[in-house]
Amino acid sequence: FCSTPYSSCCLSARSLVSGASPGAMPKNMAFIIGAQKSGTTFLFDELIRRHPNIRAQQVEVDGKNRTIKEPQFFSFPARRQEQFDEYLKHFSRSGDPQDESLTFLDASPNYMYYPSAACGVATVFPDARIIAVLRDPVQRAFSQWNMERIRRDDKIPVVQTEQQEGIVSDIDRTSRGFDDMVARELQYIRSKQCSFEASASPTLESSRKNLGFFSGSSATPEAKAKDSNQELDSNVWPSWNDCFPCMFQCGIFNHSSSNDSSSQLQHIKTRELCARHPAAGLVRRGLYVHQLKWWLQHFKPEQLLVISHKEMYEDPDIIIEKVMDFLKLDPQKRKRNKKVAEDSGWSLPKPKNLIKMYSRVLTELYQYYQQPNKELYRLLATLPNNGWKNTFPESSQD
Ligand SMILES: Nc1ncnc2c1ncn2[C@@H]1O[C@H](COP(=O)(O)OS(=O)(=O)O)[C@@H](OP(=O)(O)O)[C@H]1O
Repeated sequence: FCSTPYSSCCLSARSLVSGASPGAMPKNMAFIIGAQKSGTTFLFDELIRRHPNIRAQQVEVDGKNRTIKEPQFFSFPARRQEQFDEYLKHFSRSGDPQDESLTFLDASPNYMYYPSAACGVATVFPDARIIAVLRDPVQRAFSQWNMERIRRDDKIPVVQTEQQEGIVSDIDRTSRGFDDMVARELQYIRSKQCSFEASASPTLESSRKNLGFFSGSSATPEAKAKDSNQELDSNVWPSWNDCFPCMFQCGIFNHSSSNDSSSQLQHIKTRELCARHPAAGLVRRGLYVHQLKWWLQHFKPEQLLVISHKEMYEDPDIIIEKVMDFLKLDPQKRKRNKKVAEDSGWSLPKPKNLIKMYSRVLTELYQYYQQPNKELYRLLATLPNNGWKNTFPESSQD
């Protein structure tokens, strides 16, 4: 897997496993990989609260133990051994990693979006169970933008690590309008033939050439024939990793101790890419089908559970039970009929006039996502653990 020029990046996790002390590697790992702003905090909180065998990282802050939802270790492939040892150590503070009855949970919603995370997790924890919560991508984008707007308005600094890693570009920090950010991002991904739109109708070959990262790859004759028939088969699209390797390239070579000139060259190329890269990904984070296909290149379908944000919102008990079944958590120990904790999850206020103000771009986004959503439903229908039969709304009125 990971047969791209960036495979060294994907596989950089391999040595971590041999470097780690065998007793420190958890027997059971589970990941909530996203999507960001889809209720991942709520799901994490409830799982921890409702089952004693779900364990998360614990760190000591001011003499008190704090549970960490988002370790983010696999968000960046600058994976040095001491960082990995620390990642494991924080899990072992909550339980014996060798205890087979325990499942250790990392709920970092960026993972679904960053191609390198799939590679890293698969390399280090090939038997992991993966959970994705999916929300109407338009509402998701708006929620993300709203969060970033409030952070800026409140002058809450952008998460420090993101700044250090160069993930947050100047564009993100200076541009405040939802419409402006969406327009910039659409322009960027269209210029890369990575908007995954029918109108772009790329052949795999032309997409890859356009991306500028590849040599020698070409579409199969079958794929080309399909493409010329305008048939929307996602085989003609580049993979998520082909399109957005920059997502995990930004900043990583800053940590590299390597002196070899090829990695320094890559570093320079990467920095150029990142400078032009509107990184918040309001639009891209909603292209779930392409992200999940990438994850499914690394994990067997039975290792993935996809759940609906809407169903989780409407009937949390059923969904949490479904997740606990998937994680094979002892039914005897489940705390059933427990009321959802009032402080579970979190929400930020969205003034109504903003939704009205951005109604045009919201409509545009609903149209934009129609095709990828259809592809998503087709993909979900093939999954053994598709916990979900709904469809997303197709307009703000739905
Ligand atoms: N029970 C339940 N079910 C479904 N959704 C819920 C639930 N509780 C909270 N929320 C909504 O989830 C949004 C925050 O998502 P995340 O926790 O994934 O955010 S984050 O990625 O960790 O920042 C956030 O969405 P917005 O309010 O639109 O911003 C929360 O309202």
